[in-house]
Amino acid sequence: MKTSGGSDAAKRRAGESAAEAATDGDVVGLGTGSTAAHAIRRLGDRVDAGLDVRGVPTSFASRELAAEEGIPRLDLSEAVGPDGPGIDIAIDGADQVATGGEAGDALVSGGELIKGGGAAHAREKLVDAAADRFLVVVDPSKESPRLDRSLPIEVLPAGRTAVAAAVREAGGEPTLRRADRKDGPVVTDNGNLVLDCAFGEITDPAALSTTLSATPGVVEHGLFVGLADEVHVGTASGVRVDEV
Ligand SMILES: O=C(CO)[C@H](O)[C@H](O)COP(=O)(O)O
Repeated sequence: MKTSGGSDAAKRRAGESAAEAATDGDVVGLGTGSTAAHAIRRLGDRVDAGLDVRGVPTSFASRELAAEEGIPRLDLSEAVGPDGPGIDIAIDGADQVATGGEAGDALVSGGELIKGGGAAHAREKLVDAAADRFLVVVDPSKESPRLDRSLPIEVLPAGRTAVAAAVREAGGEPTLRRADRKDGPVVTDNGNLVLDCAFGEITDPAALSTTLSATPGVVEHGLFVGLADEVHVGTASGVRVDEV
């Protein structure tokens, strides 16, 4: 599992704290990234100890880890729908979490996220949005009063240049994400490409989310607005849990 910056001990505390929220019978959305991986490992330990849960992976990587950990798995299409059990909680990391405050003329209320550092945000959004409770797990390096990190957008390969033009029109500067260990672009689990888009400070995440979602060729963008219920922040000495 790929890791980003931030202290691994703090990520572990956050992930393990959220994993404690699962109870017998729960269907649990399994996020992607190094912090969510700590939650999956802790859930695996709890399954070994007798906890009865099923996991809904959000990526190839989280599926593999859940399998290694012996966590029974369910596809999203089986979990959600008229005959499905639904998803009780989802546990997922983030690249940036808005803590709230004024941003330009708008007020960022807090709990808005930028996700997609691992290019898994399309499935992550499906799972996180479907869950009754969405628990975000981060270390303090991810917290910021406002969202100003580069925003990942998954695009249909044929729509890459059209979406790039729309992003520029919306005030962003897109860069095609390239793979570290192969010549060429990152290809998502869904066979698409990723544009990392620098918007500077995102003063109105809800409005930008609506604009991007309405852009042809956009499969999914990494702004998660109004989805998080709790943010578990691992610190040097413990965990802080903020209700959103
Ligand atoms: O959105 C994600 C993957 O698409 C990850 O949750 C996000 O990149 C955070 O990863 P990490 O916990 O390794 O910092």
